[in-house]
Amino acid sequence: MLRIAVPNKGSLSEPATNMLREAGYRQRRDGGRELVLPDPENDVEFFFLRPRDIAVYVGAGVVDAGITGRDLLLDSGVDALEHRALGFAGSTFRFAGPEGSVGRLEDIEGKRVATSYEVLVRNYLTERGVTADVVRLDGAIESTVQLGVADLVADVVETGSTLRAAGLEVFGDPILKSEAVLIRPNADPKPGLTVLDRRLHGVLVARRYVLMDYDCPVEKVDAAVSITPGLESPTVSPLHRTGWAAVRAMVPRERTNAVMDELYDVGARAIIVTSITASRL
Ligand SMILES: Nc1ncnc2c1ncn2[C@@H]1O[C@H](COP(=O)(O)OP(=O)(O)OP(=O)(O)O)[C@@H](O)[C@H]1O
Ligand SMILES: O=P(O)(O)OC[C@H]1O[C@H](OP(=O)(O)OP(=O)(O)O)[C@H](O)[C@@H]1O
Ligand SMILES: [Mg+2]
Repeated sequence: MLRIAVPNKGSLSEPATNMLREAGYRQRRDGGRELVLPDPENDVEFFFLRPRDIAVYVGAGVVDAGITGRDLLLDSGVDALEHRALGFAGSTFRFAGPEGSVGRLEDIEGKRVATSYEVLVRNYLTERGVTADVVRLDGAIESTVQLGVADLVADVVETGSTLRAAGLEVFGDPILKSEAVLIRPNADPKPGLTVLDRRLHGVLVARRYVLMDYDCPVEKVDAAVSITPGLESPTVSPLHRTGWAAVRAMVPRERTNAVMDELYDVGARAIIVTSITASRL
């Protein structure tokens, strides 16, 4: 039985649950309060835990896998491994200060930096030889400058609207690019992890690709196939009409319309796009 830790609240919780459900696992219903959820059919057991604690449980080896944020994993300082990036809850982790007054990394020297990610910020500054006074708080970090408990902040930025509302702007390079990740203990993976990982990868592929079908004059197939090389190689089958072929290939979802334009230009017709519900590569 594979033991899997899942975030029980916050930005990671709902998308993690949705992804596991898409991967065919039993999950809590909306608003469900279960702390532990057995899924005997799939030989797994889910533990709903605080997002920040998940790396700690995984690092200690008391669960065999977990879903958390890359930023939370690194901030935990725990010896757990990122096994696969999961493509949701994307954010950057950045320094920000009062609009107009911010500059370079060196300007942080001697300043008070508020953050919920103390380890991450300390390590980053230490590696760059900058000494600062790190003020650790649980949340609402953007308010700390106005309230006078810090000069700068280091926080999660998604749209940037929270920073703007607080009169702050980012500066310097991003400290980190984060997203949800599947993590595992730093030891030989449990056998069941392969199935979990393959299923999650299947969901990622189904989300990232569409299936494209089109008809194409035989002499244009090479040109068309170079536009839609697929993952391994596209399927090309003869059409009843002589001189024409049918082609089927996976295409990155975000390129759907650009690819259809290019195909049409080389002579492809009857171009049809279908969503992928599930996949196993
Ligand atoms: N807009 C966002 N705000 C906060 N965290 C985000 C956001 N977008 C993505 N994340 C990611 O979600 C994780 C933080 O989850 P966590 O549940 O601790 O915080 P939260 O979403 O702010 O929840 P809370 O309501 O407890 O403050 C991090 O990995 C972070 O990078
Ligand atoms: O760039 P944005 O799209 O504005 O999102 C980023 C903000 O969202 C999160 O705060 P949250 O609402 O979780 O409150 P918290 O700081 O109390 O955790 C995060 O800590 C930032 O403050
Ligand atoms: Mg928050």
